[in-house]
Amino acid sequence: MNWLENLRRSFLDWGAMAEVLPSMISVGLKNTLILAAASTVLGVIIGMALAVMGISQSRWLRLPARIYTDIFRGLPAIVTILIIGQGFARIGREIFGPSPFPLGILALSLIAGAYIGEIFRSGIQSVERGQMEACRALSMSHGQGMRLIVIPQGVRRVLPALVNQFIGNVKDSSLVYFLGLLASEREIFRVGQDHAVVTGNLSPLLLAGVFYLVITVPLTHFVNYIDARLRLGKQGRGSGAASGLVEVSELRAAAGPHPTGTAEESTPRFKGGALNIRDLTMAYGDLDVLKGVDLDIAAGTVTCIIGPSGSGKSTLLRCMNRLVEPKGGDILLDGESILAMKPERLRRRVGMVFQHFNLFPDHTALENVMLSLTKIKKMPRQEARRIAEARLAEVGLAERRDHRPAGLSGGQQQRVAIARALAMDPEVMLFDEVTSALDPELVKGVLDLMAALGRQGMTMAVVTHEMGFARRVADQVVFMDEGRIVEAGCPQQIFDNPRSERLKRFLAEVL
Ligand SMILES: Nc1ncnc2c1ncn2[C@@H]1O[C@H](COP(=O)(O)OP(=O)(O)OP(=O)(O)O)[C@@H](O)[C@H]1O
Repeated sequence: MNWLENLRRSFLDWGAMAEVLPSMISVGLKNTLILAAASTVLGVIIGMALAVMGISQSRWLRLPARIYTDIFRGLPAIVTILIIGQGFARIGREIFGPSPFPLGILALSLIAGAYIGEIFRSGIQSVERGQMEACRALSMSHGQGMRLIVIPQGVRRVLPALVNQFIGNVKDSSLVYFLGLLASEREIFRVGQDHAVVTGNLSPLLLAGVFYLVITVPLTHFVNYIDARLRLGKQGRGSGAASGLVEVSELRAAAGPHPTGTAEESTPRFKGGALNIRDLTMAYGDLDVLKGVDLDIAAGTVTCIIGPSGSGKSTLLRCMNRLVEPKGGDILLDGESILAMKPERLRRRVGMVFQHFNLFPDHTALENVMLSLTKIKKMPRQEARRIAEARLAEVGLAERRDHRPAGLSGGQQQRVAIARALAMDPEVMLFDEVTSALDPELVKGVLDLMAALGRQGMTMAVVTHEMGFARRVADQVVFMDEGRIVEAGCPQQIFDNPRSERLKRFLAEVL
């Protein structure tokens, strides 16, 4: 067992460790943390600039970002450290004095920037397109949507990867000693190595290893905890999402504009606007999707748009709030062309609810509803909160206002999305297959809520596959096929006396 004894003497010499411990803490640990923290902060700044350049529309911004990233990610860290530390030594001395410490930080930052830029870019690009659509539908500009929702969400998603980068910097800081650090500037590894050389014993290096682990391991776990907390909010995973059937009975019990059809509910509450669509055309590139659509939607009425997949229903709806721009024709809102309006102003008057809810996942239900009131309408927080609470109460979610979307069922999320759109006080509401992604038992709650809005005088355009809803609630049903309106009329006419062959065939398939 001689070799075991040898190992113990080389690596587990407690005396040698005790001797190095004070300078390991006061010099090594301090300098390693300064090197790693400073280069991570600078790297984050460089990385954010690279990410914004990398997703820019302009080639002239994307190209330099790409070249930078390829170079600093491709070179071994030690090569960059030597090139910067020694190549710029003279300029470094003039600016920073004799110490190579600042150039070491600069070199580590340049390397970290390349990685962090890629981390941010993929984080931002991983945010679903629907998030930006929801921002625009809530009348935010592209810049506001990026600043308020997309970039923070992207950054939050990559938080664990950023911490990995910090850990990488902690480890890479051990290379800076190549530049010839002064004794007071030595980092953990160099302190350990110095003592190992003096004592002829590797125990100080083992202690250095332990120090690295003490920094990196708890940090990883702490960040995973923070990440889960940010993602799910205080309630934790799924705590608000009860069984669908529980939710159905809750909805029944909840007081609010549910399908009670009371006298109060039937009195018009909204000032619905009228839409007149004239010879509307729209194309995605070469693909003509709308081929001359004419449609009148009277104020305070519900129009259901039905038709086979790909017939252009969603596109027609998206033209009404200019999430997509028509190619030709016009849409009038209360007699005024929407094409002449600023899109952000139009979207204050025309709200939209999407198939996949598109709630902002890092915000509670209440914050989702409040956001555009405070940021777009510039309301004081108190007033915005009062309105948001009232809208949430109306959709039966007063109790769930502090839950994040991940803690709500699909039906609840969709009702928050409706409350969020209603909070802007729109004159028209657009619903794009809003129940298609819901579990069957949750569909009715959302449809009943929409029916109640219709009874209260909201002008609504509803793309739906729910034929029962269209028959029961619509004032007008529009059947589209291949980019055209084939037939329009009251529900009885469309469902009981279809005239065109195409509508007959469609109804035979879906009813
Ligand atoms: N962003 C897009 N880029 C290119 N083509 C698109 C885009 N969005 C839709 N399309 C195409 O436009 C046509 C109409 O799509 P649209 O979503 O309006 O139809 P839809 O009637 O709503 O169908 P669905 O019920 O399947 O959503 C389809 O052929 C679709 O593939």
